[in-house]
Amino acid sequence: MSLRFDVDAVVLDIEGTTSATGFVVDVLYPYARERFGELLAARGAEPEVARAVDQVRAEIGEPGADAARVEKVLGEWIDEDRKATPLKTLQGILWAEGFARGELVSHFYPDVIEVLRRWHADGVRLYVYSSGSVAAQRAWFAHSPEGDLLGLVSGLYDTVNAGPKQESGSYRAIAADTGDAAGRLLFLSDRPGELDAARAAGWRTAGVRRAGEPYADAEFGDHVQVSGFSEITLRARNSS
Ligand SMILES: CSCCC(=O)C(=O)COP(=O)(O)O
Ligand SMILES: [Mg+2]
Repeated sequence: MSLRFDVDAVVLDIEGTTSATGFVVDVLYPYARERFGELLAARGAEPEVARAVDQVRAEIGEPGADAARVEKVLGEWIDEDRKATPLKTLQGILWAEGFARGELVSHFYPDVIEVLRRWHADGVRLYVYSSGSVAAQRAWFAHSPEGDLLGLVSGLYDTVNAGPKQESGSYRAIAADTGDAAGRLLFLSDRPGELDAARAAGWRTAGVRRAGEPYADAEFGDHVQVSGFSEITLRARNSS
């Protein structure tokens, strides 16, 4: 299957789309889980940590939850792969530090980096929209197996600066920020619910169904579908 889109920018989901869910679950999640206790105990007064802990307490309806209880809840959310904003904030703090120390290197499917470089060279702007925090996304692209890819990326969006991924308002907010007309933006994701929300905001969409990913057998309705990025050709307005 080969698909061509006339768009000015592409917005990328990470987990299941550019990168393997298995890597996130098997490498990143344990890395954070093992460090939550120390983060909460030693750095609980840091504003970003304190705010996230308060958000966990609010979400579970336990304003007095102590650090041990919060750590337990974070572990349960990891087990569910729940995309809760405070979990993602706290994971992002730990991962960014792990990437900076050289303890983590991100994962991209073999087709992805080459295609991202081609789209960028062809004048298509690249953005990221992930449940992973902006701090985590920045570290992820800065510490890839092929080095720092941040130069390819024009902007990063998460559930804090854009909103929930299954709500169309988030995609409207991103379009307002990039300055693109909705119909000139393409969203690539592994989750049909996210594609539905992007389409409701007027975006172009393509479902990425990679073998072995949790949503590979999901119902994608009439979203066009690919099994990898090499099946997609993008043409920006200013392409030669
Ligand atoms: C570098 S982000 C790490 C992955 C992650 O925590 C996540 O939640 C990704 O979800 P996505 O929205 O990209 O499917
Ligand atoms: Mg995803």
